[in-house]
Amino acid sequence: MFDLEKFWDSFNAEMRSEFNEVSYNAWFKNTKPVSFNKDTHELVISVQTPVARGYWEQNISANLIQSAYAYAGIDIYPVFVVKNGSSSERMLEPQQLPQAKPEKPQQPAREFTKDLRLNEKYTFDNFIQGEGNKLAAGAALAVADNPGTFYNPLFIFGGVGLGKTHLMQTIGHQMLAERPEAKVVYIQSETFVNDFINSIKNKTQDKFREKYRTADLLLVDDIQFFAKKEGIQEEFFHTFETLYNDQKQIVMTSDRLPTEIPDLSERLVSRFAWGLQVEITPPDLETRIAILRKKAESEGLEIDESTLDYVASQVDTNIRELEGALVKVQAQATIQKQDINIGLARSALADLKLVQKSRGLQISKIQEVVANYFQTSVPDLKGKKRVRQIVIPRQIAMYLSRELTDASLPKIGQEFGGKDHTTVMHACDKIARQIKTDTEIKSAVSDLRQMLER
Ligand SMILES: Nc1ncnc2c1ncn2[C@@H]1O[C@H](COP(=O)(O)OP(=O)(O)OP(=O)(O)O)[C@@H](O)[C@H]1O
Repeated sequence: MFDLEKFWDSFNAEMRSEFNEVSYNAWFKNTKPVSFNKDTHELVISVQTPVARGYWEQNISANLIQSAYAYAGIDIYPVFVVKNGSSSERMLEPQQLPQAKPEKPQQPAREFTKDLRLNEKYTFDNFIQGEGNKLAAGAALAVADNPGTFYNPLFIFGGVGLGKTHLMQTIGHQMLAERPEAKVVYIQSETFVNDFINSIKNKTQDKFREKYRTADLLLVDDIQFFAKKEGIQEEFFHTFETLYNDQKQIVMTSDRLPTEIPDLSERLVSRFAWGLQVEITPPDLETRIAILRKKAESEGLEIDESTLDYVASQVDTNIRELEGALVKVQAQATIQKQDINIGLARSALADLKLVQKSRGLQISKIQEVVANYFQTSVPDLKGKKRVRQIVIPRQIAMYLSRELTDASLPKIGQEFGGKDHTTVMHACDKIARQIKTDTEIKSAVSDLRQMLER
């Protein structure tokens, strides 16, 4: 008699020693045997996500079959069902069958990894999983376990500050942990653009190609910046082809699907769909609390549950802003030499409420304040002049209109002299990016915000 439960326990014990803890937890913890048909020998197994099903079919089934044979001398036929599989999951199934696992040639250590700048905090252990990101997290793990074969390319998309970069970098960390000599290249898409332009200027295209086309793992962040850049897309296409044909893993992030990136060439759109496209959606309250708890722990902060709950309920979309809220509370506690509690959190985060209030702002008001600040005029902001002194204020005004009002992209375009919504989108993306890298833009935006929220 085949005792399913006992067999499952023994199989799990066997697998626990083969997989590292992160992988074991991801693939085995929520996977349960459902039934065994003694006539057909079908063993039905319930897994949590389509990604897990794919992973089991590709990577674990063979072990399971062997194990059952060793355990009870029988041939079994595993059948996987996805528990709670909902049709609303915005994940596209891989459009290609996974290929055979490639040989892993030993490579000498390269200079390249030296200037690699993966954020050391962006590890899997620091990544909290919840409803909004669990498919993406599963896919990242699958890719980390089987780079170049399983989901290639992996395309992670979703809104601002939802953990796309963090998750993408976990794959780099995992690969380096297993193969320290591996060549992992992490870049923001703008770096690719700049490197490419410089390589043409300096006649160093060979070096450029060597840099990108010999990676074992290429991580490209915010690929939506390739929009409308034909030459760059052409170059990236060849990089992609080379890596893909060599079965090297490519991972990309974007704030939208490839089909929604303006003027992305057809061949890139189709190639980006060869692997898996998976979305990260905003975290629910429970996940936000868990993220804050983890962050508080790592900073050695003592915060009670009700305060964590309060802070998490104040920021409901962007995790970067959520972390910022905790930093504010922490700063207030330090300044006032007080322990952190709800009262203190409430006063520290009072200005977040202002942001909510400012949603009643008019775009015309934003244009007026921005024009004043940069000593230009509202008609210029609405006009077509392409000089830098006007383009930057115009883009900042569009960005602030997007951030501080509920107006849609087309509506904002209309208010700026009838511009197309893609122009607004580009402006918002550009300013959002520059805020991170350009201190002048950052402080201008922050001054203007304060003026508008007063
Ligand atoms: N699930 C998570 N668990 C823990 N921290 C997270 C999680 N998701 C995001 N974060 C943290 O939130 C911050 C923002 O994440 P990240 O930069 O990866 O977002 P993003 O989606 O790439 O943003 P952008 O669209 O601006 O590029 C980071 O500090 C990251 O560590």
